[in-house]
Amino acid sequence: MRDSTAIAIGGFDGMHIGHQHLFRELGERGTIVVIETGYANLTPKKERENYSHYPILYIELEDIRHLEADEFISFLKEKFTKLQKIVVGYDFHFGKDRKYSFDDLRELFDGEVKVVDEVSYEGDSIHSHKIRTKIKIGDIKGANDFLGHNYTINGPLVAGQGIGKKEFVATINIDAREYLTPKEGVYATLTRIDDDEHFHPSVSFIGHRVTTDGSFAVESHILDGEVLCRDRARISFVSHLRDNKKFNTKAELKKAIECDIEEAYKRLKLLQL
Ligand SMILES: Cc1cc2nc3c(=O)[nH]c(=O)nc-3n(C[C@H](O)[C@H](O)[C@H](O)COP(=O)(O)O)c2cc1C
Ligand SMILES: Nc1ncnc2c1ncn2[C@@H]1O[C@H](COP(=O)(O)OP(=O)(O)OP(=O)(O)O)[C@@H](O)[C@H]1O
Repeated sequence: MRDSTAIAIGGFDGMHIGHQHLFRELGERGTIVVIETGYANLTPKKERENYSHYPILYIELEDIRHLEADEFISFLKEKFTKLQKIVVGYDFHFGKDRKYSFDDLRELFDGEVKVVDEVSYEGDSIHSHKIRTKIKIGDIKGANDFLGHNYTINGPLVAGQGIGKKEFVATINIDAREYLTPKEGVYATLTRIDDDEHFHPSVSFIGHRVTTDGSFAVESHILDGEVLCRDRARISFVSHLRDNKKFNTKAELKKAIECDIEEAYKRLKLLQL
């Protein structure tokens, strides 16, 4: 990483299509420099490493936010002694009061500064904050179109209420509190168990179990057979099926879950065509 000749700089929470355009400019010996703001919740921390083969250096915003432009460049050159190229996007700002832009980098850096033009999807500029808004309103398709991959959360296995298997269907419950919670409801998903390579077709519920104990849960029911999850699971959201609902009886909830299973099958099957 220290031998890198090119770096791309930014917050890189989404690791979305716009960010991928920056990475394409890095060449063979590149590094991604992530400025950690503390509020990344689409692709928190080291999860970013799943979306690029480049090494990543994490820098705390607190350590650089006070720097003047020349100090920022010195800071980068100290970390990367062979630095020849800096890649940023059209709206990148840095330093004290975010008052510096790529113009200052171009003026002060003695190498190449590559500025990537605005990347849009169907005329709409792609940004992490817009992806967060889409996820919060359940627009998973819109979020995935901007991301260029399925919105995916991941976390350790936790105990459920213990009634799923007996009264409804078996589910894997995870704690994914580092991630932004999609709109409460039911989704067609793909679930990866432990370190398996394979993603299982699944239907997932995320929200407060208003029909039973009212507690918050993230749970996934695997559609292609019984599985054993030991440690953790990764849930990729494909499509929103319906909102969370309070049912009058457990029998009604069970019926709704059966419909959800059928609908999830259909949506996931469509994907394979
Ligand atoms: C596909 C699916 C849809 C669900 N929909 C709802 C719902 O609309 N309202 C609700 O209160 N709980 C819903 N649940 C959550 C159930 O209440 C939960 O699975 C049940 O309480 C068993 O939980 P346990 O696995 O922790 O024992 C849903 C669960 C699944 C798997
Ligand atoms: N749509 C885009 N087109 C081109 N460059 C982009 C785009 N979005 C972000 N970038 C660039 O990627 C780097 C990382 O930016 P940043 O982390 O602020 O992404 P963002 O998606 O705009 O996030 P937020 O919505 O939280 O501001 C910056 O250099 C930025 O200029």
